[in-house]
Amino acid sequence: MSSALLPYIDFLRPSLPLGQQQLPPLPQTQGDIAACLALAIALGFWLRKPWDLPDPYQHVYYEKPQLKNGGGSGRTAETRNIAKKLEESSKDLVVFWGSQSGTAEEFANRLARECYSRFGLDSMSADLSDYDPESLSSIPESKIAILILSTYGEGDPSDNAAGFYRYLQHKPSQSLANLQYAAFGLGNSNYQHYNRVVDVVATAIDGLGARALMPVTKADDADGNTEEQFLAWKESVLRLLQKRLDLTEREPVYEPKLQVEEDESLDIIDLHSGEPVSRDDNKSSSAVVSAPVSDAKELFQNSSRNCVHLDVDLSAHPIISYKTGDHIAVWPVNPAEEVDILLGQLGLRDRRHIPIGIKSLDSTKKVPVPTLTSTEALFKHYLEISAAVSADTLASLLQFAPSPTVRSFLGRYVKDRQAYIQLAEENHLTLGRLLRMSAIKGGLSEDGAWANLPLSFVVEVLGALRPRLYSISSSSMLAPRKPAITALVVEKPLRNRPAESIPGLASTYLHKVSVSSRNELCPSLHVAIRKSKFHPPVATKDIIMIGAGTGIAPFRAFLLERARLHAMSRPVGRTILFFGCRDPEEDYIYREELEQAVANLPGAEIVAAFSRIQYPGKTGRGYVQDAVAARGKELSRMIAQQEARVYVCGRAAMSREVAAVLKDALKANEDLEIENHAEWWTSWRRMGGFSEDVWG
Ligand SMILES: Cc1cc2nc3c(=O)[nH]c(=O)nc-3n(C[C@H](O)[C@H](O)[C@H](O)COP(=O)(O)O)c2cc1C
Repeated sequence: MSSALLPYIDFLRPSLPLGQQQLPPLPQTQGDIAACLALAIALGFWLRKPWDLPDPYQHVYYEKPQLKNGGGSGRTAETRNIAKKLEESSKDLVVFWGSQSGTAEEFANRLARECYSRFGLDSMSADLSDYDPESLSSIPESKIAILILSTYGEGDPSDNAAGFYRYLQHKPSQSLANLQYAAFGLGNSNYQHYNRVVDVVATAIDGLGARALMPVTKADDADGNTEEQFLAWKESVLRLLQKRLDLTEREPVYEPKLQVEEDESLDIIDLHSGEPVSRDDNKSSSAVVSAPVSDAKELFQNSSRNCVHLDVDLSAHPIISYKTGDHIAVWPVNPAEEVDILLGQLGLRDRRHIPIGIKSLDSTKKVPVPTLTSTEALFKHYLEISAAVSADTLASLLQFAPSPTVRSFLGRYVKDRQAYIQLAEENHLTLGRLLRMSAIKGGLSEDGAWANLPLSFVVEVLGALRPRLYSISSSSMLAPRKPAITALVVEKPLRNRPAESIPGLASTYLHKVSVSSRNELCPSLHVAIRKSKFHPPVATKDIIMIGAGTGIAPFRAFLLERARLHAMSRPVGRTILFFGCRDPEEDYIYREELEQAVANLPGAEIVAAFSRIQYPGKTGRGYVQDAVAARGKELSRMIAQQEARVYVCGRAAMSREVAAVLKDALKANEDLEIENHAEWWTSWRRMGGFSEDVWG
């Protein structure tokens, strides 16, 4: 074993459950040593490309015996045949979800839960990757399938829907004539391929004979109304099912699908106490590891806002690598205050460390979090307790209201949608805070007002904490073991209470970690590397990079890398970076470093646009797309005649405007002799001329 791995193994040992520490015995004799040497040489050849292989130590760290039996990720479905699963579990309806960041998954769970609680219709939600797509053809006519699908990347399916999507694109021969379905798409019209996945899927299954029970409905996140659109669609689906299946609506009834039990006999050392269990089985993600933050700094000056830079040290994980332009997933930790409020309301403050086991009572329901654990770890590390409570969850709390006054307080927001919206805009409406607010309104000010709310209900409605993705801001050539994160610390002001705001969970956590690191407390993060398609072109190509705010993150890496290649006497093409921020004195991040790189790289320049600076002779604002427009003629020539590649990073709306500006510039430049601009643009994009790394 290489000595470089030894500190890592030492680091792992304390976290192993007792009885799991089975390191191999050391070689005793010369024969043993020779055999080990021969084995090591053979392994050396086999492992010529260690970065292509899974981390061999990963399972040692994360696999706990409880996980094998349905706990934790709960990844294994007993059968991959959905028709069989519906039959065995006596379900009448399946809500399939394809989700990248959790919204579609949450919606599917909510719809399936409500079908049962309001109408007694036995329903299940299903991860598309858990079932063979061929098995859809055996779903009998008496059952109904619902599809909730988000679009990601550049019009791509989520990772968990990719297999199903590929299957449909290969034009299968199966008939879906028995399949009755309804579909809901999640997308954002700022993206070029708006809600493409649900459209492609619906067209494909219609082509195979499936029957749509209602028109495909789409939610547009660009308006920020996805939740509202889902609620409206959900009501129409429920009404349709009620009519079609002759269902009677009833007062919502909660039937637990999970069982959460305290077990004081368990040893604390056996518990999951914070390490995440990645549910991402896909090849585009590395294992999740705990990695120290080796350096951290504040990037804003003279500002009330914060933006942090953190270097994550992967030296202890030699198998994990990244490429310039990749993403890093970070598992945040819920704030202690939020954990404490929820524990208090549930009357669990004194029992927070007692071991709990969670098991599924329904073969279609996965345990969404690691088990065994403790209530404190559950709230701190494994559940989305800091997110706003949905109107559906608020409604389902009524049945557990500890007093008639509390019930009528909550009931008002169930009956009056506008009142709920106002409540959510004026308050940080986490579950814990909502419980506390309602208890106080009902005159129940002591802890434990909601002690009768089952913990299984809390686990079911909150859902598992998801990692947050950041574009890596370091170059894998310059810092191969230290991917960097650049994070703007997000705060959403409350309506009518401007002095108060809702802190962004992950960015506030990263800010805290950066402060600890600057105070030399050596904090660690749980991270994984996610492959992206946003990699720089070969250095000889001309590149036009366009980023606003923290959208500059990957371009810092691209630019520093090109400057280094030039210093190594490699040929480097023209390099232009357009950067937009508010004010050079406030949020022009990495300025010195970038200006220095440009000074050392012939043919490189930075074009900065400041939105809060009054430009002489202009009417105020200067956004990055305005700066691009001002250089339109030159850029269109670089793109069409010199094959320059364009890269955009930042908000999707900004990227859409940049694309519009470039299209206009290409049209306006008569020297280019492009005949059909729309066709030219599409094929140029398809060939990788315009790459995006955008969000929201
Ligand atoms: C990186 C990224 C890429 C996206 N790409 C698209 C896209 O190509 N087309 C689209 O309509 N929506 C796109 N969206 C919007 C998502 O579909 C939308 O936010 C959705 O609500 C996410 O659902 P999910 O959490 O279930 O994955 C994208 C969002 C992100 C963050």
